[in-house]
Amino acid sequence: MGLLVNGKWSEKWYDTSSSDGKFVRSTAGFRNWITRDGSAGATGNAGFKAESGRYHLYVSLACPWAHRTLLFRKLKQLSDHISVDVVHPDMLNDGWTFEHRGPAKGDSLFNSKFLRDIYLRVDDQMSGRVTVPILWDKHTNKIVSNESSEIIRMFNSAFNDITGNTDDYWPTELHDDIDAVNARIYSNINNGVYKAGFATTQAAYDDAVGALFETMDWLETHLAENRYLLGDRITEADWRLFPTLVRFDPVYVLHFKCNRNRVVDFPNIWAYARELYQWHGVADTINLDHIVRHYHYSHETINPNRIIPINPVIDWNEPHGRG
Ligand SMILES: N[C@@H](CCC(=O)N[C@@H](CS)C(=O)NCC(=O)O)C(=O)O
Repeated sequence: MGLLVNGKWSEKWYDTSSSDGKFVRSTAGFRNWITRDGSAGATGNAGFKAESGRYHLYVSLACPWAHRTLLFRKLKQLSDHISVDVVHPDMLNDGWTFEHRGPAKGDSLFNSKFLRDIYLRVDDQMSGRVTVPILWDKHTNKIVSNESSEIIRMFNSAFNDITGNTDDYWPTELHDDIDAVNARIYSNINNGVYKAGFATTQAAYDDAVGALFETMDWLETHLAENRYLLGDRITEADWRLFPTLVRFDPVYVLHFKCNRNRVVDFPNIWAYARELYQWHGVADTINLDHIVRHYHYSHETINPNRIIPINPVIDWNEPHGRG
């Protein structure tokens, strides 16, 4: 674990000393947008036109944020148009690496050793965290974006003319409602599990785990009446929640001490999660070996002996009975 400081790698764990033991996620630095015609998007520079074969994703199969981008690549039939490389699940002193393990087969573009080498290609004096996902432009050799919430919005529509897939997970009339539910779920669930797991004071943990299960209780009630977060239409908000639900019982319950209940203990959340899992192509985006290995092996402060627990037995293919 570490970060780049003026182009040099510095080994450091997250610093919670200046935030009362609370984990604070830093903001992503590359915020350009791929658009249909190459015009500028909501932030960043113009020049990233949607084209088949031009873009590449660097992901970790363990990472819930990177998982969103793989989900949208599948849902929007982009697999033949956007290539992918997977990093090794162990994130140790050198951060993410291109060592091999199962679907992690190295960096197919540059044969780099470390993920930081990709960032250093665009800025050899870069300072900041070396995170996945990265959306890379093979034409200009630039990073388009390293912010998953924006990458999925590009994937939702920018390539529609190329794929012919016009499914819309970010419909205009639901923008405000989706943003509102995303904000709650991001803070209390997606990032909430990290806030609980990386807390270094009892108070910070109590706050995070309290908000997490309060929101899980709300979700359980909400999903009794609604098939999806926004009613009967599946949207981006559902696909942003799903990666956290996948990791909840195998990792967050034990490793991040999110153990008041498991997902399988909430009948509505569990059936909803299975419905999403059983969606065409979604199971292919999940690799439990990388997920379970990454967290338990990488986070030395939480699990110093790096013992990998057995997996709970979970039948994701059990019929979901919804709709
Ligand atoms: N804002 C980013 C966050 C990505 C992120 O935090 N990724 C984690 C993996 S789950 C990472 O690469 N962490 C390495 C680090 O913080 O040094 C996004 O959503 O795309």
